[in-house]
Amino acid sequence: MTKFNDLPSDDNSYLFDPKILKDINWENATCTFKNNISIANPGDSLVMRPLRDDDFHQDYLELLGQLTKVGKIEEETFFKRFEEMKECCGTYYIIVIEDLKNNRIIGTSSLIIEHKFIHTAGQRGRIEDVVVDNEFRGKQLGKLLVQALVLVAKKLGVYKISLECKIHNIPFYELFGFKKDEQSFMIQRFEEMY
Ligand SMILES: CC(=O)SCCNC(=O)CCNC(=O)[C@H](O)C(C)(C)COP(=O)(O)OP(=O)(O)OC[C@H]1O[C@@H](n2cnc3c(N)ncnc32)[C@H](O)[C@@H]1OP(=O)(O)O
Repeated sequence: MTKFNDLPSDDNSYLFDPKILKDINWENATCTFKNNISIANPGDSLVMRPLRDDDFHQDYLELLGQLTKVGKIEEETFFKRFEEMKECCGTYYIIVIEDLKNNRIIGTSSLIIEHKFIHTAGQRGRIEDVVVDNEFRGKQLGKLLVQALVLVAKKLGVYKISLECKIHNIPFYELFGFKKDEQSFMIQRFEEMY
């Protein structure tokens, strides 16, 4: 059982160095946490960490299935995508909360960093794929997952961070300082391809 503070920095199976999570400055957090919940202590037998290359076996994709269509993905495909993300060093920050009692991923959130020429070769962040398992909702875990990545993005020096969400989730994201923008968001779906 690996506790948050013991997550090894030299373990190559993580998508990114766990030290990035340990170094977050929580003084910059915009939301408050009840019941002494923290990144080092998300709850009994729960640990927050970067996605790992064997999380295919910890029901990571099943959890994403509570957010949207995932499709049929074999282990080989999962591993290949994981490796591709890892090679794009400094771009993908996917974090999970694992329930160590059942070896199941019960929460996840992703930060993607876009590397630009504009804004003095700046970077912008996007928060994606936030989901907490049905049975664990309302326990401050969604807040922990999003707050952690907002603070990682800030530390990385992004000039802005954005996300898309359903209207009923707007009050949730406002907790972290997100505001509804005046700009129109445009989309074209190609889902019939899948
Ligand atoms: C960018 C994207 O990925 S958008 C997709 C977001 N994901 C989903 O819609 C998937 C289904 N929903 C979920 O997985 C969860 O309900 C989440 C991720 C939205 C929230 O996670 P939870 O762990 O349940 O929330 P958590 O307990 O941390 O915090 C909830 C807090 O936000 C507030 N809140 C406001 N709006 C909402 C909302 N729509 N849903 C949940 N909480 C909300 C609650 O009142 C609570 O405040 P409090 O702590 O002061 O009491």
